[in-house]
Formats: sequence, structure tokens, C-alpha cells
Amino acid sequence: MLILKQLTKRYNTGDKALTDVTLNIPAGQVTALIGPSGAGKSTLIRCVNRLVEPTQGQVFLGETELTGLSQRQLRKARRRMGMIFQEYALIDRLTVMENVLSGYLGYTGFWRSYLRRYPQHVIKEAFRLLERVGLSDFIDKRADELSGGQRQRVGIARALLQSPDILLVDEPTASLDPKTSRQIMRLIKELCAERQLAAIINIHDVQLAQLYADRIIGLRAGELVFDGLPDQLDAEILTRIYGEEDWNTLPDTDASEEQDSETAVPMSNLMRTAAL
Ligand SMILES: Nc1ncnc2c1ncn2[C@@H]1O[C@H](COP(=O)(O)OP(=O)(O)OP(=O)(O)O)[C@@H](O)[C@H]1O
Repeated sequence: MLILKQLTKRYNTGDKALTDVTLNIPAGQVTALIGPSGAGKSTLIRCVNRLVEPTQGQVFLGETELTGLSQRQLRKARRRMGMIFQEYALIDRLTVMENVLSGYLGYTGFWRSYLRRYPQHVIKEAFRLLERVGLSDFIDKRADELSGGQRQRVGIARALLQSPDILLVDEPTASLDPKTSRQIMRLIKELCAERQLAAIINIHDVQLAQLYADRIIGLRAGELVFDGLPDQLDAEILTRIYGEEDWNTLPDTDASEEQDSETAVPMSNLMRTAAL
């Protein structure tokens, strides 16, 4: 479904954010992208939808090679990518339904969407999706009256309204509590299975990645250093991705010591979580 071939990104500042990353993500597969801060995870996701222009390499979505597309062709290709990004935040003053319908913007002209004239089948589908993500009772609520988890559900419904082939998901659980984080990841996983959707999820939480992804990609300093199954993540692989750390020791519970969520992933926790 999505193929990256020797994808490389060097920013104007000289930062080499990605080096020769080659990947093949089939339909229906949920892939978690993990790695330390600055490893290139966001850059990789943004190179797929070309919010960031790759320096070298190719990106294929099905048969379409994305890096060579004109802006007009790109707009069309982006309809096939559902984006669940933090900065694609909801429009607070609009209702849940209006936010979901805005996912259809790529298909309809500005005036039509401005006047909120959406085809009947699109409105029906929006109702269906809101029911599926558990928000039937919130359709007329304003977005700014929702909790973080509910907002993320609206974002998911909005992304799905355009019937994408792939979901590009950037830090979906960054500001959510542990239970809501699990619910959101489970929902994404279920929806991908139901719709044979591929997903790439940039996620810092290794435990969540292990629980809900079919495959884990580890990036370090822009290079792909691990590509395997969630249960293959052991101390040696975590060290390869994040660097040296005693992965078998529980984190210090001293509240005065700042916890680094990227590195404090003890193996004992990982194993315990994986067994749930
Ligand atoms: N717009 C930019 N201009 C210049 N350099 C950038 C830009 N965006 C990212 N970088 C650099 O590219 C590298 C990869 O950054 P990126 O944001 O992709 O990493 P990340 O793995 O997503 O990090 P985090 O987990 O902290 O979000 C870093 O060295 C970063 O400083």
C-alpha cells in the first residue's frame, strides 16, 4: 500500500533528519514508529504527505509516486491519506458534526463547504462514523466542549470520512490519560482492521506501541535501526533504538527526579504490559 524507497531528508539547516529509509507497509497493517526525540519520526510521516519535501527517494501510495506530483495532483492524492495530526486540531467554534464534515473538504469546492452544503450520502456517512467512534450523543456539541479523548475521536472520524487508504497519525495519545490512550489506540487498530487501512503512528509510548501495533519501526538519528514484531522488542533492541539504559530496572519512583518518557521503558513493564 505504502512504499518508501531510500527516503532521505536534509533540512536547509543542514540537519539530516532521514537517511535512506526503505519500507513497505501493506494494507491493514498498523505500524508504530518509535525512537528518541529528533530521530525523524515526524519528518518521515510528513514526507509521506509532503508537508515536508523529501530531499531524495520515492514514496509510492499504491501505484502513485507522490514525490513527483504537482500541487494539484498532490491535493487529489492527499484525499487517500487520512491525517490525524495534533496541529490539525478541531475548529473549536464548530460542532462535532461540522468538524467531521470538514474531512470532506478535499472533495468539495470552497463555497460549497463554506455554505456547509454537503451531499446527503456524506452526511449519512458522518453520522455512521460518529456512531462508530462512540460520539452519537455529541453530534451537536461544540468542539471546545469535548474532552481530549473525545476530540481525538472526532479527528479519527474526520480522517475516515474521506475514505483514505492510509492513516498518518502523529502522537495520537500525547495529552491523554493512560486509559483514554489505550481506548484511542484500540479504536485505531480496530478501524484499520475493519477497513483494511494501513496506518503509520508516531508514538513515544513503547508500551502502547507494543500493545496495539502489528509492527514496530525503530528510528535513530534518521536511520531505520529496527523493523520487527512488537514482542521482539527486548533490552538489546531498545538500546539499539534509544541508547544505553538499564532496561530491566524499574524507574526510580522518586518524584523529584524527572522521568523521561522516551527512555524510561523498563523491560519488566514492557513484558507485563505485553502479557495483559
Ligand atoms: N523544520 C525543520 N527545520 C530544520 N530542522 C528540522 C525541522 N524539523 C525537524 N528538524 C530536525 O530534524 C530532525 C528530526 O526531527 P523530527 O521532528 O522528525 O524528529 P522526531 O523523531 O519526530 O522528534 P520528536 O519525537 O521530538 O517529535 C531533528 O534533528 C530536528 O531538529
